[in-house]
Amino acid sequence: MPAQLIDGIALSQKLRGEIAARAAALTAKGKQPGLAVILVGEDPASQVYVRNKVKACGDVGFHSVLEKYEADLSEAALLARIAKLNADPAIHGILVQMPLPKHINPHKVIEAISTTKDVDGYSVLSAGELMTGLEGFRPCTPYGCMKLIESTGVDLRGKHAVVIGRSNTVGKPMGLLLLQANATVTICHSATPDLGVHTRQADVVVAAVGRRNTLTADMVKPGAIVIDVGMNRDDAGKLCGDVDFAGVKEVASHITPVPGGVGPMTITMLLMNTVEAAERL
Ligand SMILES: Nc1nc(=O)c2c([nH]1)NC[C@@H]1CN(c3ccc(C(=O)N[C@@H](CCC(=O)O)C(=O)O)cc3)C=[N+]21
Ligand SMILES: [Mg+2]
Repeated sequence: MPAQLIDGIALSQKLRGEIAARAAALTAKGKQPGLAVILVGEDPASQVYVRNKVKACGDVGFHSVLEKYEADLSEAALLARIAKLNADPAIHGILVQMPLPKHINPHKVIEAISTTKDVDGYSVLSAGELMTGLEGFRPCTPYGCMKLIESTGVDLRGKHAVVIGRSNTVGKPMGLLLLQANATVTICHSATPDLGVHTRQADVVVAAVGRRNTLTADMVKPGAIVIDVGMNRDDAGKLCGDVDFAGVKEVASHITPVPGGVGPMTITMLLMNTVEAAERL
């Protein structure tokens, strides 16, 4: 029996309805949630993503500002813009789209964002809050993956979860969130000699590698939940994930598509963090 599709668009719609209601309540109190999105340079994929984020803000009744700068913007000028937004009472969340041009230090930029407005959850403080189990902003992509897994109704307690990828924005926080949900967690990466040895034991696989066909049907235990974080292009230029969807869907119990899975949920959790930031202030 083929896997059940975990629909990131449908789940996003449901959660965005709840976010919109919270935003309306805040707006009625004169505190409309506000998100600032900063894009430096002309990366075409980044252009699409930031446009989607700003559009999503409008859909849930947020105030939003999109600031676009030329690729030669100085680091000092960017830090000065962030300082202004930190002090702006109409802005509750600040997102600086990554990657940044090479001459700008991303760590410096992230740490310049007020911790109360770090809706990406990228700061060292937010990472530490996640690590220690304190409240704080969770990085949007792994947070969205957790919501997708929860939507299957499967309890993670005692399950074996295998994460492929160890980035600071996805793999590492994903492992910590799964651990917090009482899963047994394995994190695999580019130096893991045989991925399949690990993934074949997994009740849940989260693939966050950035290379298509990384996870194939022979690497998946029958009945596993498969979450695909990948954003790649196939030979025809079509968007595809890290998972061989056609093959794996015949083995897994639940699987996310690309597009329409993790991507929309990343934006939804950004909205969630932003409404939360506005409620806290
Ligand atoms: N400061 C920062 N925060 C981020 O959250 C951040 C970032 N930088 N840099 C880049 C990555 C990537 N990312 C995506 C968000 C939505 C989709 C998305 O909506 N994807 C659609 C398809 C979009 C398309 O058609 O290209 C989908 O999967 O259905 C994809 C990727 C956020 N990121
Ligand atoms: Mg997706």
